[in-house]
Formats: sequence, structure tokens, C-alpha cells
Amino acid sequence: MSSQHAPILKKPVKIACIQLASGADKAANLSHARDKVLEAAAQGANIVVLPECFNSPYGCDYFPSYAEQLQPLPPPPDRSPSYAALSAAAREAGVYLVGGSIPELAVGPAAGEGKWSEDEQEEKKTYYNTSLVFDPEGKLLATHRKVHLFDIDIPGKIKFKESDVLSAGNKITIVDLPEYGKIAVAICYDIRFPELATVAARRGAFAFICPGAFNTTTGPLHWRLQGQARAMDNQIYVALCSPARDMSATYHAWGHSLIVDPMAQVLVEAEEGETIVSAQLDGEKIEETRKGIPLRDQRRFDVYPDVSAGEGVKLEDGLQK
Ligand SMILES: O=C(O)CCC(=O)C(=O)O
Repeated sequence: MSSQHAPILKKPVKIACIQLASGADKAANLSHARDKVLEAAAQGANIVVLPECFNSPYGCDYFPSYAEQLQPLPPPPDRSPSYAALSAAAREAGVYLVGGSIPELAVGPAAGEGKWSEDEQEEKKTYYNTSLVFDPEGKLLATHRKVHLFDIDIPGKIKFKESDVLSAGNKITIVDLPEYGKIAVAICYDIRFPELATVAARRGAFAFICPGAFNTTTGPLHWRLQGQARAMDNQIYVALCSPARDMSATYHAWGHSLIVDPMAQVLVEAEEGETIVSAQLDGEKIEETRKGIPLRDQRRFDVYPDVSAGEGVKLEDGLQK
């Protein structure tokens, strides 16, 4: 067996997606998320996923007022209560925690644009949609800033323009969970760009994990399909974690958190209310799928380029300090 075909998931792992009901009260959202993470852990989950923007309502109007400054890392609890809550929940529950996403505020040099005077720093505010990943000791393993901003306009249905407020991240995020192997983390609209999952899978990820908040227009058509497509193309597991739907909110999340196996079978799928869905992931299933349909040995990089290769791929290499 060549190293390319070595097992990519070292042992079976149970993953849980928490389809969280959040409201306008950030402290209440954080405390509720903690309870649900503990509940998922009590059900045997080793990796727990929260939804996109789990500490706030979702929408451009909310990003600045809910944003927290993460850098320099680690932030003290008064600067980032969400970081503190996620780290504590991961530790308390003893799980790897993909902390959905939160609006992040980067100020001055932390925004990555060089060095400014204090006055100038005040003016240089950059917002990101950022996911934080913690280990079972509560240590931050990685951050992912949403790479593809959700800017769409479907006349009469939905118009959304994250780029009015947010800046885009510029790294593909692959996180090593030492006991299990590598996962890829992306956020919502990122899933529509198949390169991210393909790069991650070809670089050894066993799962593509995507906190997301599709809506009642695109959700019914594309949410499950995107999950199955990324799983099928790459012969890996995919987990999509949505907020619960709240018809009193300005944005109506689709819900339907789901977990897909490497054959693109949906193992479990929620409806729209608050719930936890979970599934056992098994490296044997990945290997069996790849043996049966041996895409990995049949690619024609003499005919088209390998998107996962070369200097052009920008990976999260540690943390954005
Ligand atoms: O791609 C879609 O249809 C929805 C994406 C989205 O809601 C998001 O990126 O937050």
C-alpha cells in the first residue's frame, strides 16, 4: 500500500452537528451552545459542530455589533466571550469543537494591512466570518475565515451581500486532530466552490465540515446536493451544520443539518427545528469507496491540472496571529 493510500481516518469517530436555536442575546446563545455541546458529548460525540453565526442572528446588520476581536491570540474573555465559551465548552465536554462561526473584528495591523499609528488603527476595522476550532483540552487548533463571501441576488427571492460589511479570508483550512486525522473546515457559501474540499481531500482530510446557514430559497435546491456532491467528488465524509429556523428572524435559515458518507449517502438529516444529528465516521468506508470506484488512481493530471498541488494553494498554516 503506498503512503497515498494509507488510512486517512485512524479510528472511528462520532461527529455531531448541533442545529442550534439562537436569538439576539449573545450571552444566552453562548450558554445554550455550551449546554448543547455537553449534550452531544453525553451522546458519545467526539467531534461537535456548531452552526454559522451561532452567537448572533445572521445578517449584515448584525456583524459589527456582535463582532469580537480575537487577535492577538488568545483573547481575554472580555475581548472575546465567544472564544472563552467555546474553549471552556470543548474542555468541559472533552471534544473537538468546530465552533460554527462568529463575526470577527480585526483592528489595525491585526487586519493584516501593515502597521499604523494608534489613531489610524482606530479607523482600520475589518470584519470576518470566522470559525474557531478547539481540541478537547480547550486549546485553539485553527481558525478559518470564510473565503467566499455570500453575495447573491435572485430577483424576487433573496438578495444578500456579505461583502458590504465583511472581508474575505484567504486560506484553505485543514486541521489535524491527532487521534483521528485531518478535517477541512469551511463556512457556508464556501461549499459552492469545490476546490476547497478537493484540495483538502487530496491532502488527506477524511471529512469536510461546514457550518452554514443556507436559506429557504437556495436550501431546498442546493444544500443537500452540495453536501452530497462534495462527498461524492472527493470520497470523504461531509457534515453541514445549520442554525435552527426562526421565522421571527430577518433571515430564515434552511436547517436540515446533515452528514453524508463517502458514497454520497445521507446518513442523517435534521428537519428545521433545534436538534442534534450525529453519525459514526469510519475510515474503512472511505477505503471501501475508493477501492470500488478508484478515482484517485484514474485522474488525468496530464490532461488537466491538480488543483491541490503547487505553490498556488494557500493553506492555513497555524494561526493568523
Ligand atoms: O449559498 C447559499 O445558497 C447560501 C450561502 C449562505 O447563506 C452563506 O454563505 O451564509
